[in-house]
Parts: sequence; structure tokens; C-alpha cells
Amino acid sequence: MTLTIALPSKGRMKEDATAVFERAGLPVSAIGNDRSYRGRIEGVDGVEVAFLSASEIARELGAGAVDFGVTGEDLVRESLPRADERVEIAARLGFGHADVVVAVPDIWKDVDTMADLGDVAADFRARHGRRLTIATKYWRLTQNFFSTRHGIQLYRIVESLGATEGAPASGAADIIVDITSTGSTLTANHLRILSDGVILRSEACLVRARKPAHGDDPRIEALMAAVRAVC
Ligand SMILES: Nc1ncnc2c1ncn2[C@@H]1O[C@H](COP(=O)(O)OP(=O)(O)OP(=O)(O)O)[C@@H](O)[C@H]1O
Ligand SMILES: O=P(O)(O)OC[C@H]1O[C@H](OP(=O)(O)OP(=O)(O)O)[C@H](O)[C@@H]1O
Repeated sequence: MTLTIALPSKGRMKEDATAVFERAGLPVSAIGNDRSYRGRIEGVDGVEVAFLSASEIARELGAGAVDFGVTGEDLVRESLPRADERVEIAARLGFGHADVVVAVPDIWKDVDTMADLGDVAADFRARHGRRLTIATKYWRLTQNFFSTRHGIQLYRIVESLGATEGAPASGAADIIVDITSTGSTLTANHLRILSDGVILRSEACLVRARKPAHGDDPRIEALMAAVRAVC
């Protein structure tokens, strides 16, 4: 069986992902030229590399279309329901750190915790004639955190695919769920993370699709061990 490893083709994770494989003694090279979306591991037969975007890698892992992928844990948990049944986080790679957080306008002085936010959501309609709105591209993580974890049901998600931090100021939504790394975008937009508002601490991971055929394939453990040894 040919093993397929999906690595980021672009974006912030690309260089670091190939560097990890290099350190693990698994140097990746593109087939053809640098713009190629297929590659291989030098000196290793039976392994092919597919270069995809970080979000595609999460989806392909869920579909079992690739054996391994390097992508952010946030994208894995957002793309895949019951992610742990379908994939294994084989190694945390130490780059691509970003927290998925709940942030509210600075001027909401009385709102410091999710419980406070639950109180706001409960009487939002009475006060404003509509539900509390949350701008995010992280639908699944938001619903799990608000509804399942904190029992907050009275809200509406407004899909935001970019410039999410601008949504409260523009009136597109009341609060946001988004990723932050340095915090400077939140600060610039006068937003504040709730004290218990970190939904997920994400980083780039080596992720394995759970496939029955992996059980008796010694290359699977060997590959995970090689990567773990350098992280
Ligand atoms: N400051 C940051 N902003 C956005 N993503 C970050 C940041 N730091 C780390 N990441 C992580 O990078 C990953 C997203 O990477 P990137 O934007 O390159 O991929 P992508 O979402 O596939 O791109 P595209 O949206 O173009 O398909 C996520 O896992 C995210 O958590
Ligand atoms: O906490 P900070 O360090 O300010 O980083 C957080 C910001 O970085 C990302 O956007 P970016 O402009 O990098 O691009 P993207 O949204 O297109 O990925 C992300 O969507 C946040 O807006």
C-alpha cells in the first residue's frame, strides 16, 4: 500500500512542516518543479506527498483520503465531527500556535466569564429585540463550547470568513470567536478575551487518519516515531 502524507502547499505552515520532516530524516522533494502538488520522500519508496492547503488537509484526513497530514488542530476539530474517532493526533509539532478564543468588546466591563456572557445572552432579546450574535468561521467549535460546555443556547452565529475582529465595531455581530496568536489584532479592535474564554490551544500537528490497514503496517509507527523524536 502506498502511504500518502499531506503537507501544507502554502501559507504559514509550509516551511515549518517540511523542516520537521527534514529533521526527522525524511527529506521531502517536489516531483517536477517547485509548483508541483505532488512530492516524495527522498530515499523512501511507497510514500507519496500531496501538497494541499491546511484546511483541505483536515478534510482529507477526515475522509481517509490521506494517511497522514500536517495541519492545525483547530482546523481538524472544526472540520471533523467526533474528530478523535476518525483521526489520531500523532505529534504536536511546536509551531503554528494559535488560540481559538471568545472575545467581547472592551466596553462590556461587567462581562468577564462565560457565565457572565450566558447572563447577557439570556436577556439579550428582552433588551435588544434579537439574539446575541457571534461572528466566526469556527461554527462547530463555537456551538460545542457555548451549547454543550456552557449550556448557552440563546445566540446566533454570523458566518465570517475574514476580518472577524472588525465585526463588533461594524455592527455585523456583538462578539467574536477567532484565533489569536500575539493578541495584537484583538487589542487593535478593542476586544478582550473572556477569562475562561479559550476554546482551544491549537498548534500544527502530525495527524494520522485512523484506517484499519495501518494496524499491521510497521511504516506507520516508524514514521510517527521519527517525527516525535525531533519535536
Ligand atoms: N496568526 C495566525 N493567524 C491565522 N492562523 C494561524 C495563526 N497562527 C497560526 N495559525 C494556524 O495556521 C492554520 C491556518 O493556516 P493557513 O492560513 O496557512 O491555512 P488555510 O486556512 O488552509 O489557508 P486558506 O484559508 O488560504 O485555505 C490554522 O491551523 C491556524 O490555527
Ligand atoms: O493575535 P494576532 O497575532 O494579531 O493574530 C491573529 C490574526 O491573524 C490571523 O489573520 P491573518 O491576517 O494572519 O490572516 P488570515 O486570517 O487570512 O489567516 C487571524 O485571522 C487573526 O485575525
